[in-house]
Amino acid sequence: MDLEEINTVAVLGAGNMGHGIAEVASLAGYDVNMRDIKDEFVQGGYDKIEWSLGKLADSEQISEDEADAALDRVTPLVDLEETVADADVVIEAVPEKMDIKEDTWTDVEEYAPEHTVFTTNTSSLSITDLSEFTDRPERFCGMHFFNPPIRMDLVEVISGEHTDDATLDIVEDLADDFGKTPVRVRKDVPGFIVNRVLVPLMNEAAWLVDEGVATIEEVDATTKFDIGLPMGSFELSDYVGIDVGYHVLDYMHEVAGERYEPAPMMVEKVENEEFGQKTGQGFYDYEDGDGADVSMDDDLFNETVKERLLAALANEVAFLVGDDVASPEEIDTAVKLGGRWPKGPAKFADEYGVAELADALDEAYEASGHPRYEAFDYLATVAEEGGFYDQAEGDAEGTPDFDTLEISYPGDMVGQIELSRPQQMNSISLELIEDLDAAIDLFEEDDDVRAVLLTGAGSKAFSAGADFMSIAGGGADPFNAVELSKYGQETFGRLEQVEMPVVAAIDGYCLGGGMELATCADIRVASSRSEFGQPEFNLGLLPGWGGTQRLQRIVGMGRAKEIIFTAERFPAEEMEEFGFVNEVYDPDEFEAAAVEYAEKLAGGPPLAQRFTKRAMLKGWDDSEAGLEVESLGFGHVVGSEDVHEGINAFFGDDDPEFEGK
Ligand SMILES: C/C=C/C(=O)SCCNC(=O)CCNC(=O)[C@H](O)C(C)(C)COP(=O)(O)OP(=O)(O)OC[C@H]1O[C@@H](n2cnc3c(N)ncnc32)[C@H](O)[C@@H]1OP(=O)(O)O
Repeated sequence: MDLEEINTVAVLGAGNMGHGIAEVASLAGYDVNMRDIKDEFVQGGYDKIEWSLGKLADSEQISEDEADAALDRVTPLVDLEETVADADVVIEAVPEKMDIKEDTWTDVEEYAPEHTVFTTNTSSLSITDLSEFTDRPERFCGMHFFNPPIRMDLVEVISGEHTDDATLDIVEDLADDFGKTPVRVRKDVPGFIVNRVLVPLMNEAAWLVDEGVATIEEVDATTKFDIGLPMGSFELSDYVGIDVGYHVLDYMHEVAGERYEPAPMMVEKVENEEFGQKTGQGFYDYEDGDGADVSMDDDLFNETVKERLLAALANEVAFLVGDDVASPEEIDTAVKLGGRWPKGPAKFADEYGVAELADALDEAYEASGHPRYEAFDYLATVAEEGGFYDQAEGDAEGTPDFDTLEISYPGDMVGQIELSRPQQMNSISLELIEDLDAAIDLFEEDDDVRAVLLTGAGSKAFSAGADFMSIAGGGADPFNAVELSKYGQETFGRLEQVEMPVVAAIDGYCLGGGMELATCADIRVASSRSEFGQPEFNLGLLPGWGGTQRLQRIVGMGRAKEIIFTAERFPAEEMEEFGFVNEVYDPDEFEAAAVEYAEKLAGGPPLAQRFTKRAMLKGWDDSEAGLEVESLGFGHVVGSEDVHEGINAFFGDDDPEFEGK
């Protein structure tokens, strides 16, 4: 079957996952039959889809017409036969109980057409076992979405023992067409990829407390502010639901052995029905206490905790890679998208040192004898090779791989830097500034790049400013903060100094440090749905990446103070009136228009551009000096081939082709 042959998708279950998957499929243009066992259930799911589409339209992510059309494509049903009778693909998202799934699949098999591909959205049951409830196990695979499907980009596409490659290919194509990132899980291992990594992490955290190595407070401060994960380990458990993590762990324990024995404190929480946020009590108290208020105090950071947690991650990654379930890149992509991590577990392990982590694991095994510390065989190989990644890697063209940026060449002589942390609204971490520094070097050294286009990944944000984790990291140490501020000021300032034009193309939020970055571009274009602001005062901070100086030079002191002191958000049109934005485009034409703008500047005269940038920058501080650079520049270019070309083209009524000579 080809993607073009898929028209109707049946989604079984209209609960949290089911209605979310149905919404994603209908937004991608598919007819969706959404089914639940009772009218009220399916209607509840339908109402939630309507509400969510309305929110997307309100925030201009889709138009009202698109929202109406997507809702029209969803048919709520109770009758199973009617639901699957014309389905090309079935996505089953019924409760995670083997007997319910068995009954569902037995019925689906009876009513679905011969050609239909079957998928299940399970997080903890065996794909192979489920596939055997049907007569077509070779055309059955896992399609694991993350909650909420509309916001989470990852879909794990899981092979059962009987699944054929054509089925995995078509389901990946479908996930891709849904606008998601599919990651193939080549074997039906418990936990697949994301849970296989996250659940042992949460379990190890609990063991560390049970065994008296550290307190919950220490473990979470270390996880969140020393390692740099988005949540503390216990905070994560409470957020996911301790029962949910336990359920996956219990299955791993049953299938994969004693190394996955749940920690006693986890068992106790489940027995007491203290499941976390949803019950008001978990590892933290959400009813009478402050909830998960993780401290940034670096006195709480504990090196043993850090090492053991990273060692647990490295060991699971080694298992997945060694058993050919997925590659380090695939694992990192999955966990970054599914866990909203800033980088993947293989990268974290490499940065710490896999050999050190392997040693730490061996020592812990020797000391405690607990099977969870037993290293998988492949970990030793990785340690010997120096890590999961080849340290000198880059892509085929030799372009370095950045974790936080994407480099591309979208138009003639245009080099694009895309801030690429869409899960975190492209917020700016220390690592992103380092990558930006290196990306600017790359383009400066590349004679084929004559204009830089700066964008943010996804359609929500150019950048929501400084990454809160970077501000909070290191226990919010003042000396580190001064360094971070200076490094940002200097690196963003390099965009003013590079000798070619820089266009910032802003689609979505452009806030705080994101706006300070855009301020350093020569030209700013924006989509009409973009919003700008310096919200630092709301946080008790001040703009620390040049905002107190550079903004006023563009919009004037009065407007700059208005933007900074009110900390409000300003729409693109207003920022155009302020003189901050040069052009505002409709979102549909924005991307092409931004590339076209950059291409136009890339075709300009490089020598004249270089001296003009230099003179204008110099003149900001000192106009006499600026005028001096201007006249020297004028003298420099006047005899150049570019001027010759420009004048000839003028008389020949032609377009000049400048070469920077
Ligand atoms: C020297 C420089 C200093 C500064 O720049 S200070 C920072 C100034 N910036 C801000 O104060 C903006 C903070 N962000 C926001 O106000 C909101 O976000 C937005 C208005 C941009 C978007 O709101 P919504 O559409 O409701 O999305 P969401 O759920 O708030 O965010 C989606 C995910 O993005 C993460 N995120 C947003 N901003 C940041 C940030 N600045 N640093 C790190 N993460 C950020 C969130 O936490 C969340 O993540 P999850 O989905 O995992 O919960």
